[in-house]
Amino acid sequence: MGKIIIVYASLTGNTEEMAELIAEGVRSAGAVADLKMVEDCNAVRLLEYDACLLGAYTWGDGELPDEFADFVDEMKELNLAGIRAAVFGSGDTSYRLYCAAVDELEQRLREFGAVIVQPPLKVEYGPSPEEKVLCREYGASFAHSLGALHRP
Ligand SMILES: Cc1cc2nc3c(=O)[nH]c(=O)nc-3n(C[C@H](O)[C@H](O)[C@H](O)COP(=O)(O)O)c2cc1C
Repeated sequence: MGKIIIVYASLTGNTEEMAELIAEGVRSAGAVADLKMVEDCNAVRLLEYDACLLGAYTWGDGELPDEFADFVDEMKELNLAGIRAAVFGSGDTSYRLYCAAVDELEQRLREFGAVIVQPPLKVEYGPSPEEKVLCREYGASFAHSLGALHRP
């Protein structure tokens, strides 16, 4: 079913919690999930995997966290054509642009040639018990969608 890299930015732990739950879901579906904080990961690592999940909290006025700037610049230089991807993250609905960083990541991935295989997963603050289930299901369905692609 493949090897999936999950790269995320998280300041206060909410997106990190989502990333860990999504990784659990990926593993429950029988795939490999490697979790990396974006500040510790060069985008060239994406090329070692069958698919990627990128996650970010939203900062400023609907902005991508600064920690993602170098990673996005590095992604520009890569050939991501056809790589399977999806995005997730935490935000706060009291801000004008709820989870805008998640949408920006998805847009960037599309620009760089990735194929988005499922809609973004957005959570306000940390995941509630119901949202924890959704996070695990998100990882599992992502892994299953890759498996389906490889079936004859
Ligand atoms: C200065 C500041 C600006 C923020 N701007 C936004 C925003 O524009 N949109 C949004 O949805 N959330 C915004 N947030 C909320 C964070 O994204 C939210 O608290 C999130 O849960 C943090 O995730 P983390 O625990 O992974 O760091 C902002 C938070 C701070 C402190």
